Amino acid sequence: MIFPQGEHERQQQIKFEAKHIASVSLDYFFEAPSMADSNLAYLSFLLLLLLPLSLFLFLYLILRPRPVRIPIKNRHVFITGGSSGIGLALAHQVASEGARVSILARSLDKLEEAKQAIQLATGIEAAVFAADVRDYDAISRAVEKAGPIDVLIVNQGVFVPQELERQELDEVRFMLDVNLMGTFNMIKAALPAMKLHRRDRGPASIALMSSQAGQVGIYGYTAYSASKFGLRGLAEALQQEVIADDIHVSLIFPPDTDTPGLVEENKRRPQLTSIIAASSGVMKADEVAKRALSGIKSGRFIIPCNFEGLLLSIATAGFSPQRSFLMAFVEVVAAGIIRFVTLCFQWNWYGSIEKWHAQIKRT
Ligand SMILES: NC(=O)C1=CN([C@@H]2O[C@H](COP(=O)(O)OP(=O)(O)OC[C@H]3O[C@@H](n4cnc5c(N)ncnc54)[C@H](OP(=O)(O)O)[C@@H]3O)[C@@H](O)[C@H]2O)C=CC1
Ligand SMILES: CCCCCCCCCCCCCCCC(=O)[C@@H](N)CO
Repeated sequence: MIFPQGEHERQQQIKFEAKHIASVSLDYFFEAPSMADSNLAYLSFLLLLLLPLSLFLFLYLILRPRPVRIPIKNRHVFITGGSSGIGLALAHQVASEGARVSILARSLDKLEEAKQAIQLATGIEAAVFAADVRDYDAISRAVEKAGPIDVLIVNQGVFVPQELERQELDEVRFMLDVNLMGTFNMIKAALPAMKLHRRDRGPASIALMSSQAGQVGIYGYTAYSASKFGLRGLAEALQQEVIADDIHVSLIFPPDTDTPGLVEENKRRPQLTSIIAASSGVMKADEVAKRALSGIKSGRFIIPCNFEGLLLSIATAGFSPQRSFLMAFVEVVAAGIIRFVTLCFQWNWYGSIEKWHAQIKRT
């Protein structure tokens, strides 16, 4: 090809420029990597910071129901099963924080004893009501006599562990009746007066005593776990129904707790129940009451009582309401890894069950 004068130089010039551009961009990738690296590091740093921050902000904006504080001082706190164990410890604590306390249980003797102990320790005179939560009329009368309730703690509970195959249906029914049906009775009886003039009386609370065996099924607890899992369905649905009345529902999940009830239970607890339950430590009733009360005051829906309980709540967060955006954040971020941890626990538990059966065969 014959180029006119000057055209040749122009072509050379273009070739030169093309080469130059190519070498510069190659330089960019191969010969000057430090600049690319620092850009990349800067970008990932920004993402690493921005992603959690925006998740945080997002959760903060959308979480419902909103956070709430439930006052205890000068309020009427009604505690079922308040004559023994965790319920009694709760009665002591709310009395010492200046609440008006009512306790309900079956045995009047135990109630009177509890009343004296509370008066001695706090100077507060608790009102006592002898009634069985299975008897709706009896507890309706008690609630009416006690007057409108601000904080209702439904804590009564019975536990008779046994393999289902060896347990009489009467015992199954007994646990479901007292733990689950008794809780329905209590709430039905107390709710109308709790709603009355709520706006002038400040936010109210209904707290239900479940158990870690109400978050995960445990050997020997078919009936007990069913009754405590049932409370969760009740609580989740109820919270939606009473939120407009400024009533806030809490579920408390203690591990094994040193109480007269546990002493009785231990007399007949299957060995495997104890082995599996030992995955979470034993707590003092006072300690459980302290955690429970602080959870109620900050309007927590799920209230764990120890570290294992905290893990368990994250693992079983499911579809439950969450008012704390910090906890919501942890739940979202930890979901995968915590599922992994639960599978490791199952591996360990099923190992214990296998070992136990092998041992029985040998003897
Ligand atoms: N201790 C533990 O290891 C754990 C306990 N929990 C739960 O905590 C709650 C309290 O347990 P804890 O303190 O150990 O129990 P206790 O056995 O020490 O006390 C139970 C209380 O409930 C009352 N009660 C029992 N049945 C009835 C009834 N039918 N009607 C009215 N009151 C009743 C009892 O009084 P009376 O007998 O006079 O009626 C007593 O005041 C229960 O719901 C239990 O399931 C959860 C996890 C662990
Ligand atoms: C994600 C990791 C979780 C790890 C911890 C899991 C531990 C589960 C242990 C469950 C113990 C249940 C005790 C029930 C006590 C009770 O209710 C009876 N004493 C009757 O009152």
